[in-house]
Amino acid sequence: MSNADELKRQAAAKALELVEPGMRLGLGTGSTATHFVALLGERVAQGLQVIGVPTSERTRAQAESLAIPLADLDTLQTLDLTVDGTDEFDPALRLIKGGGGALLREKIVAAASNRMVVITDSSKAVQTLGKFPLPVEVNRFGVEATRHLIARESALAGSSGEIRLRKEASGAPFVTDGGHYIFDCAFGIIPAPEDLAARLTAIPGVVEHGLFLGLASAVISAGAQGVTVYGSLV
Ligand SMILES: O=C(CO)[C@H](O)[C@H](O)COP(=O)(O)O
Repeated sequence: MSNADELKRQAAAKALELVEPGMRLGLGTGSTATHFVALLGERVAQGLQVIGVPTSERTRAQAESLAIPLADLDTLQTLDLTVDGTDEFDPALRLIKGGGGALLREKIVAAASNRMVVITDSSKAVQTLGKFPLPVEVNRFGVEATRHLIARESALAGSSGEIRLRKEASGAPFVTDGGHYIFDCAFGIIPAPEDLAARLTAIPGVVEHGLFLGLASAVISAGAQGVTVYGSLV
């Protein structure tokens, strides 16, 4: 296991301590969340009873392979805890997510949860969001008009930069689990995340954006100095 992977696993192990029998859990997406699901699978194999809601088809496949009982939000409606990774977090626990393309379901699941705990290695900590290109999920209809509006509204919020359509290695556009495209917005710095979020949400072609504001109650960050918890785990 690489050093970065080892740190991700340490953060995942710390989050696993929050899991109690009977909990309804949101299961995140990405290489860090994969560690959490793997560790949860070990506990389930030992008899822990929980029910999970996956945030992507990828996570669903992993959870099913580990025999973790799954449900959907139509059945459960609210969850006790969601554990997910992040692409960036700032000192106010604001996040950029969506590097793995699952931001829409991740945000729906996080919003349905009493607590969202983020697990990460310390390389994702930033003072100001925006170094990681902001993913914006868009409807395929009118995609170039939507790109134009994203550029205009982002500039009004003080953010500008290249807005790239995410592509597969084959060159075909990346398509999300929900059947949408993603624009990766290389803003470099996002001086007003709340303003930008409101402006993006108001664009009809924008399905959801990767700014997770006021959703994370804690960030568990593993680094060379050990595991640091920002926010509250209770
Ligand atoms: O938002 C995400 C997927 O949409 C992931 O949580 C984010 O990209 C972090 O991934 P990783 O743990 O692989 O670094």
